Amino acid sequence: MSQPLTLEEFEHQGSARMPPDVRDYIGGGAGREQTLAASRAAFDRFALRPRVLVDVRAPDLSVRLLGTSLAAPIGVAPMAFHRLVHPDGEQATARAAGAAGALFVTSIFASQSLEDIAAAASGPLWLQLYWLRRREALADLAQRAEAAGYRALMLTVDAARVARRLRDVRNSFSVPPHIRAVNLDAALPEIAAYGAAGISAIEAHSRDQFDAAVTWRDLEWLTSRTRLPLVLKGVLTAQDALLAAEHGAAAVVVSNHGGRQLDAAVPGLIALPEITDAVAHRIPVLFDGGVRCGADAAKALALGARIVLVGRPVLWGLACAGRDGAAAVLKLLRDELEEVMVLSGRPKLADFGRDAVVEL
Ligand SMILES: Cc1cc2nc3c(=O)[nH]c(=O)nc-3n(C[C@H](O)[C@H](O)[C@H](O)COP(=O)(O)O)c2cc1C
Ligand SMILES: O=C(O)C(=O)c1ccccc1
Repeated sequence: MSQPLTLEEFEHQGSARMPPDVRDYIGGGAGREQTLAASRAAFDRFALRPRVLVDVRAPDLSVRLLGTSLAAPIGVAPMAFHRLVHPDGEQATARAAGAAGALFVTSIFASQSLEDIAAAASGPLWLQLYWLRRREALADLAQRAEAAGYRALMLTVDAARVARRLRDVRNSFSVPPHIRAVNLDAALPEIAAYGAAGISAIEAHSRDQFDAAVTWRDLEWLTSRTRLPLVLKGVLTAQDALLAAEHGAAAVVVSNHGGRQLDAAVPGLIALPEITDAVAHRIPVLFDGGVRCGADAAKALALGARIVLVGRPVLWGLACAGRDGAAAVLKLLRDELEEVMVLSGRPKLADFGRDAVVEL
């Protein structure tokens, strides 16, 4: 097979290597998958406005975020169980992120220990958390993350429980027993324990284990147990972005969870301007959902995102060729963004303001 030249080609080649139920779990969304489709389509509503006769010999993609330097405004979104697609798992993707100068966000449902991932990584790491009913598990993870050199915690707030994902229901999807959320303490039941015909084990597990009662007032409990900055992932309104800043969040991620949570939720790209207008002068705003080329990334940056996170494409690359495949995906996205900067006469990330895009 020829070397993929686009992220879509990585999708074709990577997905072809996955068992059908894993392909569906990764590629799918919630409900009727309206948000999954609309979030991709939203990029087509914007076009880039190139400037000309600018010295673009030295495009600069570097960025600082919460005190960390990144070589490119790109990160790997937190995703559960990388070993579903390759035995080298998160260690391989974390190495790939480091090679690309990108941020890596480890999921609370990682299939390797956060310490082992840190030992393999060569770049900055953050740890993503879901609010579990067993709060002490969160405090324990926060301590371990600090000790292992993680630089921030990212609390995902769009999942009081995992949504009904029809592909997973049809496939009775569960995680195979040899792939486990090894960072969760032994007192918590495995996702595989919830496997049964006609249900998604991930959804069933979350109904039992996630805390659906958490509110803004609880954030203080978490921030008081760690020195790490707390980033909130899954904010889609200016109101909540303001509440996040008021409650001490160090950043927010504008995200609809890749169309995997509230179906019919607003595409992140459409929500981004109101959120950056409300809070970008106080805290950095990150973006994820449907970024599939450098121009997509540029549009999100122009609408106010400091960096973009990319999810599924990294798993497609990992499925294709392990670490090298994931690294190739991130390098391709980085190189495409650099080309956009050169050809649009915007050699600095600061050149990507609202005037860099026009709404069609
Ligand atoms: C297979 C898979 C697993 C995911 N697991 C998590 C997770 O554990 N925690 C989380 O906050 N988000 C999770 N997400 C959502 C991603 O962090 C991200 O929001 C989304 O994938 C971005 O969209 P993209 O895949 O179109 O780039 C997951 C997404 C996928 C595809
Ligand atoms: O699949 C997901 O999107 C996700 O966020 C998740 C939630 C719980 C367990 C595993 C993954």
